[in-house]
Amino acid sequence: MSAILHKFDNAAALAEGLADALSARLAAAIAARGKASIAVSGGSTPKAFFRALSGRDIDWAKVTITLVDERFVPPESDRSNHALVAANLLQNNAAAAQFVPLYHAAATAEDAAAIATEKTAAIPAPFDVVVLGMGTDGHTASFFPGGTRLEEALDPATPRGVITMEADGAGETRLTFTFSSLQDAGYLVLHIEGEGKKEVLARAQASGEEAEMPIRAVLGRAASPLQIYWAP
Ligand SMILES: O=C1O[C@H](COP(=O)(O)O)[C@@H](O)[C@H](O)[C@H]1O
Repeated sequence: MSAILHKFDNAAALAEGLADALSARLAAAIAARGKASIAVSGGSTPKAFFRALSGRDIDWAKVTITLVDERFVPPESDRSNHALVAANLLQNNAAAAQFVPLYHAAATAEDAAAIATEKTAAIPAPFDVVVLGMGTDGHTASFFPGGTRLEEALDPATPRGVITMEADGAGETRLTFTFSSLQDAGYLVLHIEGEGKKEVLARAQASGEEAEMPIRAVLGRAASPLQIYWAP
């Protein structure tokens, strides 16, 4: 696996540059196959990029959007990644896109993950675009250090789909696509901002265990080159 660094002067320039790159990828997929797919992350980082992407002029009715990971909370929760995407990405031109949520109002998170696996299986694999984030603990998606199902989530033999994850740093039970679902995206992005996360990434790129910093699985084993988008 190789990593390619795309460095920007500030967060606003990154948001526009990433929106340009991804809208071009989605448009190319639509031109080639008549449809396109993108899985995005939650957290605090992607809001400006979501707003920029939502205004890009592509045939959004042919785009399916889903999440890399989600909390087991309903979309009414301010902790919901679905809510973040609805408020910032499924707006403007992108309001025409189809959104496939990971959260489902099931009795257990395991039941919700099973439903999410079934519903997202309708999206052709691999995803055209995957946008990962990274926490300062080195987690990506909901691959948390110490996560209850971390080994299973990172195992390349674990099939594509959504599984649950619990971890001390995670808050709510999480729903996350497995590593095998994400690592072969047509365009695999890691979107991080700030000097702190740059230092975390440098530590992850040094040798060490995947279990300590799960982003290492993507850095070390993803089939697709990792496109790192960073701004101070
Ligand atoms: O827990 C999560 O955090 C990461 C990073 O979030 P940020 O607030 O530091 O941007 C995110 O990639 C992931 O989707 C989310 O569930």
